[in-house]
Amino acid sequence: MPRTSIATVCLSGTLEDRLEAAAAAGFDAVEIFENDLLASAESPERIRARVADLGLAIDLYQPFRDAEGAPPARFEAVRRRMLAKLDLMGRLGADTVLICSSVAPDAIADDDLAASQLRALADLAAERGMRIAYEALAWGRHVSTWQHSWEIVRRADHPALGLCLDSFHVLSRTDDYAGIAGLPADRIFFLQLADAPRLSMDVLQWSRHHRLFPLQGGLDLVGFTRAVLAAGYTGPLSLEVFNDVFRQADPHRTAVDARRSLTALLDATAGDTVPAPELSGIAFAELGVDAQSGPQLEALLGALGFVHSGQHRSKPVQLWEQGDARILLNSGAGEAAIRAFALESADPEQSARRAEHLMARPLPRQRRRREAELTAVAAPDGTEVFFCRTEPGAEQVWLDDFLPTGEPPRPSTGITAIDHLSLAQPFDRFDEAALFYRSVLGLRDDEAGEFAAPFGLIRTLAIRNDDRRVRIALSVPVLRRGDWAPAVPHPQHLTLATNDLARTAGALAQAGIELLRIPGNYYDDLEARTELPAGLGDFVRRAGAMYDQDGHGYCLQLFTPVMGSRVFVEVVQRSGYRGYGFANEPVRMAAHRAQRLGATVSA
Ligand SMILES: O=C(O)c1ccc(O)c(O)c1
Ligand SMILES: [Mg+2]
Repeated sequence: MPRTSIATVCLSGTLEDRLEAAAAAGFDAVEIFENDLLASAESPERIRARVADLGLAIDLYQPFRDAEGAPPARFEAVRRRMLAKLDLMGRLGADTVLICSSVAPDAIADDDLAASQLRALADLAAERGMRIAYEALAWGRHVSTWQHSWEIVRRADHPALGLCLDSFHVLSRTDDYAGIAGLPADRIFFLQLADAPRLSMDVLQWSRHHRLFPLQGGLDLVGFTRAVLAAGYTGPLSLEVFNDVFRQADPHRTAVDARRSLTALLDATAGDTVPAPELSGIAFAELGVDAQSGPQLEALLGALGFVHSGQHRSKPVQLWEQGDARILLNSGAGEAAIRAFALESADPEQSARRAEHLMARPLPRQRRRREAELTAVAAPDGTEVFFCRTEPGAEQVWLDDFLPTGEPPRPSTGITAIDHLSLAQPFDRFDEAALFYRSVLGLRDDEAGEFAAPFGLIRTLAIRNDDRRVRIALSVPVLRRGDWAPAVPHPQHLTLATNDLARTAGALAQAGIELLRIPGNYYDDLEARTELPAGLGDFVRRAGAMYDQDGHGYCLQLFTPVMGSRVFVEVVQRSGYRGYGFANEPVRMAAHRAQRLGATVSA
């Protein structure tokens, strides 16, 4: 692994908090952002000592603004400021300072003037054994491209003056970065990495509020990093992310997320060091249940045709099965909706190694004799992710941990498998969760959406494996909920696949299971905007189902009310359809809300 570094500006808290978090996540170094230093109560000497104690180094001090192209009368003040900062760096033990391209209104557009001024500043740095990295801000007044910053560094021709390349400034403006691979390696002093979603907005606002860690956004970080490494750059890979959410999140978690992104980026750039084995399905989902949701879920699963086929040897966990759908109800771990799930892996051990390589927290297993050793890691939201092989004859068969109950089979109601899991994420952990599931499990992005729920905007991202047998839909409130929103958590849900939704609906009705009531307004609109397949219109309304279509087909969905406080079940019949029903989510969420309040819904 090359040397890794993170800018203090990526993290939240006091400077001390940020340094500790960076060290704990395994970074080699930090960039000290000037504002974070100014706000610190500690002297530069104490900060330097703390950095050393933590096993870190300060690889960059930044930013130094509005230096080059200054009118000669102002340049004397620039020199004076630089001398003060070089002294400060001496006290901090930092040897590289970043000058970002000037945004000063009085800056002069003259490359020779800029080069000669930077050369003069580089002399001051060199006298102290220090150096200057010059960065083109995408919104610089006269210098805003990497090519232009290189032209000035080239003209200045000073050994203590080189480039700082920042992926955001380069990629936000251009796809023309291939030429970076041809730069002389000893002229690239520093590399800053940041991704961002593709937004069309003012580039300064975009940069200051929406940057993300590599592979969390839509910029070509892989191509860019390859180009810089191809130039022969061997300095630190440093993350510099300005992000409103990260600024108020737990810095320890953000630092781990950051480190994971660098590992994933290097794997993507140079080839996976620990490839993800093929996944072939969801082996089981485990729901945490309490005194209220337990009986409700048992009644639901029974009505759906599941059989309570096993009881765990050592834990209060029931196994319910139908077709390839396996659900565990765990009454010993508190109510936590979907507390765990297991994926069928071609090589569970290797899946776990991959997860640990990407800094997933391994879960200690309390295993009794004769129980299968399941490898498991914790996802960022605490969900336990197991890797297993369910096929009979496999070495470790987790199903053997369950003693058969002898309960006789029930007639199928059409349920065949778990279709997907919908995991609600804490509002400040969405990008982390997306990168975690995507990189650890080797899944790809499928469908993303954003819609208005009753108490705020919800963002969703579905990810899947190649053959769609593993699908996970993440959702998150875009902002932290306000005081006005009810104190109930954003629910998670489990979606079961049926090959005959009418039959499944009939079985539920016969068992007297209450379904989510969908308002008549929904069906009026559905019929107005959609040519429903013959016979379906009446059925959808009568059954209380929802309908969606995409370029591949259509789907029918049924929803239960929220059980306990956090979980509900969806049943879906896919007829070629590849989506996740996101279009129905606003109405579905409002219906759940109404049902929780006990409101009447007009049919
Ligand atoms: O937003 C800024 O001003 C700013 C400052 C320093 C950087 O390295 C940068 O990429 C942006
Ligand atoms: Mg930068």
